[in-house]
Amino acid sequence: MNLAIIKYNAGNIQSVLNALERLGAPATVTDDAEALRRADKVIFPGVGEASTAMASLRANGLDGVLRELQQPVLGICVGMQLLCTHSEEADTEALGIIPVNVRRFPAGAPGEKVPQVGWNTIHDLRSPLFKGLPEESYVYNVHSYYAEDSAYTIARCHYILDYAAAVQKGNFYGVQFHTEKSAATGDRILQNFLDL
Ligand SMILES: NC(=O)CC[C@H](N)C(=O)O
Repeated sequence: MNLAIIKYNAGNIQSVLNALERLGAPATVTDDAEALRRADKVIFPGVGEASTAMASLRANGLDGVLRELQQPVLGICVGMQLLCTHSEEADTEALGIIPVNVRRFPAGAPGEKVPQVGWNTIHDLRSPLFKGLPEESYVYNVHSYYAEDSAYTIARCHYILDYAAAVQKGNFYGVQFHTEKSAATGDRILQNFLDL
């Protein structure tokens, strides 16, 4: 399988690569439009601030390339947030591929600090992306912003409020949590994505 990871100015590319290597699925990290179009699957990772990540995509013309991809695409963390319409983080106009807004967590109870950092469970799993995983599977999170629940939600999570842990529209999938840091559950989700 020809697997591409979008190269732009955002973190966690190396840890996604390592996770894929564990699964025996080596990937190419590239910002070349033709290579991205030709790939069987594309992973859009991300750790960082939404407006900076979006600016980096635009500077390389990758926003247009991304919107037109036809094969399965998986956005992770900021990658997922940028597939959406808008993020409250620095009032960022995102790619608008999945019509969902990304908002900042309100202040929570004393035990619920923002950002959410650590393990939490996901539920209402309804996508082949979660094949073989039980409800309340644990995944690893680091974020202050979340995608609002909508008709595009394919998994939910509760932290301060209910939000979309994963979204999908057509060939575009996004997960808020870090598959590459979610141990066996994360590996299973990545493998399921490769199997789509
Ligand atoms: N881990 C991250 O990169 C966080 C992504 C985004 N800035 C958020 O806080 O939601």
